[in-house]
Amino acid sequence: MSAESINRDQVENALKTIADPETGRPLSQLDQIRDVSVEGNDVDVSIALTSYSAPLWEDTRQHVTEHLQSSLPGNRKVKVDIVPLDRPAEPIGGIGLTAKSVIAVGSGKGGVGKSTVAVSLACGLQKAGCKVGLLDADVYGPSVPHLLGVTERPTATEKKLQPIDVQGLKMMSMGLLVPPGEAVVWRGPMLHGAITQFLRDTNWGDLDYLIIDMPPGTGDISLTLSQLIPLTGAVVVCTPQDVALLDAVKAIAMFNKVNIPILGVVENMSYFLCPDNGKRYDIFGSGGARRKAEELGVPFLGEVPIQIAIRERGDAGDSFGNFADQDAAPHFERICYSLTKNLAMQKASNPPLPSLSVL
Ligand SMILES: Nc1ncnc2c1ncn2[C@@H]1O[C@H](COP(=O)(O)OP(=O)(O)OP(=O)(O)O)[C@@H](O)[C@H]1O
Repeated sequence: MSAESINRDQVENALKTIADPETGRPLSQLDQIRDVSVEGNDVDVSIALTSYSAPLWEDTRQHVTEHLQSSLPGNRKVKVDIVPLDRPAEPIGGIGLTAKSVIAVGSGKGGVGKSTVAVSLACGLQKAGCKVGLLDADVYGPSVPHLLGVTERPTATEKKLQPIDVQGLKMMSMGLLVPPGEAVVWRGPMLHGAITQFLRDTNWGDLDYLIIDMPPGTGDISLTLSQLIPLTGAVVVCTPQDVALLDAVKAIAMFNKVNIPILGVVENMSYFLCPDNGKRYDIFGSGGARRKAEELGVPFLGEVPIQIAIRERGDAGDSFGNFADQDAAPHFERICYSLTKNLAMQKASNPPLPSLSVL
């Protein structure tokens, strides 16, 4: 029996409720529905999406496919293609920085894996197809160059520092300007000046995300940052034991104090799967950060187990390698995905937009 015939208008109508994951606005309003064709039972659609939402492209493709299948009459064969759309970032904060989202990664105390998570977020978003910068603002212990295996000093051109390119990721760190092993004593105004310079005088180019690895605990840099640029928000990294969670709560309170929204909590060193017998050991307890996040009403972005290979790759400067390892990659990918998905949902639910069916 032949299916009831439909036309392009019906397909375009059905697409009106679909939001762009970057802006939260209807794809149809932003001219992001590129091709719609109906031939017999086949419905082919192509949608243009920006690199900002690259981790969500597959999600969007699936969502649009299912949405069309359920809202069009008959049992249609729907094919959705995603094509890239270039929409450059706008300058923010009056300091010449062009980035769509600026995300601080902080922790209540040192040694919980904050830099590992910040670097992994940057690498993961970069690998997914986003344009990413990574600023190591942990001036007391800049470990980002070590985690990315960078030793060269940045060059300067036209009064701008050229960030180091690591597989397309743009990185800048105080650790690149100070000889290794040399201690830097920072006073408040110097710190303020250094961060301002790193943001303003680095040739970041057009970024989807600038990830900032914050120093642990202190409020100084958060305050400086919140005064300089509108931060999208902060990710707080912690380990599962009670005493570490107390520090995480303090970090959340500190970000709240300077009006930086909390985008989520990441639990690092969640458990250890013994490679010899496959047994799981909850070395620092289990699930504490997830429970704390729920209690505080902030999103939980994911957990990362203790893996010897994660430490080894960190020491070898091969943080990108975690994404080629089937044991490590899913954890870091999940965190990148949750973060971008939460950002997309926030955008879509923000008034004055009509509520749309996102993802
Ligand atoms: N999930 C993990 N499994 C194994 N090792 C890890 C894990 N997360 C972090 N590490 C290791 O722990 C050490 C500390 O990590 P990292 O430098 O990221 O912590 P941090 O919180 O940024 O510390 P600091 O604030 O002192 O810079 C590093 O050697 C890192 O490779």
